[in-house]
Amino acid sequence: MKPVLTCRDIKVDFDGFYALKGVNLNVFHEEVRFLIGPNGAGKTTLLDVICGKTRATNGQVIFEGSGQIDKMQEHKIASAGIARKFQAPSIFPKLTVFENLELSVKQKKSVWALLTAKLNSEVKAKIDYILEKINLQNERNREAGELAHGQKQWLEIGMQLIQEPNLLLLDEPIAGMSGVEREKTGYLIHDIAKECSVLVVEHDMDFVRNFSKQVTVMHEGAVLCEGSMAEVQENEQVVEVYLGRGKKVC
Ligand SMILES: Nc1ncnc2c1ncn2[C@@H]1O[C@H](COP(=O)(O)OP(=O)(O)OP(=O)(O)O)[C@@H](O)[C@H]1O
Repeated sequence: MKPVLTCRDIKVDFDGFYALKGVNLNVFHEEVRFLIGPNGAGKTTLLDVICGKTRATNGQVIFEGSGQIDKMQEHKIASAGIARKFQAPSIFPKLTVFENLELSVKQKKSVWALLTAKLNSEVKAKIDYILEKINLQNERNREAGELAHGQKQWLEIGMQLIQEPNLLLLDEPIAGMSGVEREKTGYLIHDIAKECSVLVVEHDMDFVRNFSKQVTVMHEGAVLCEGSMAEVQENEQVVEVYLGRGKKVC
């Protein structure tokens, strides 16, 4: 199977400190890949390199359909089909849920196309589709600022999905969520993966255990191991890394 994303020997040097020391990673179609590892392992830095926020000192990022993307500007990488949901909120609280999604629809190049009713109905259908996916169809006319915490997070995910990415990067998507919201988010992520691969950085091991198939463990700027959660939990190095820092992986 051909990967949708390949990271090859990625190194990042922050003024002499190597946050990434040669990371290799493949993410495949229809995959939800979890990226775990203790604080400072380099998980966020890797997402930053993939979306173009941070430049790799060495290595290549290859994205299906676009070739090598690590020299491309951030907005070009986004246009190529890599979406990133940051932890910091990006919704417009005074606009409705519908309006937030409308603003996020990819701007079409042709002004004429923008003016046609056909496009408007297409856009509406697309927003309806996303609203259903993120389970906010009954909140479409509510101001986004009034939504519950979990619903705001789903709206933000929807604002990324509406741009039809091929890869979605999520950084701790369930932070601050209730148990029910966490579970819904887990199912949402798997639903998204039917159309768009998902790479998730997550610290919550219960969540990873419940919703992961393939997990990549990072430590000190490198990939320690990959496998199912059951497999990585058995890995002695992984146990040592987590227990050595007073954290449990199981
Ligand atoms: N801009 C920067 N300049 C210097 N060092 C940095 C910079 N960004 C990150 N680092 C360092 O790089 C290392 C990796 O950080 P990173 O945030 O990628 O880890 P992480 O695995 O995402 O950690 P956490 O789980 O705590 O978010 C850390 O030691 C961090 O202090």
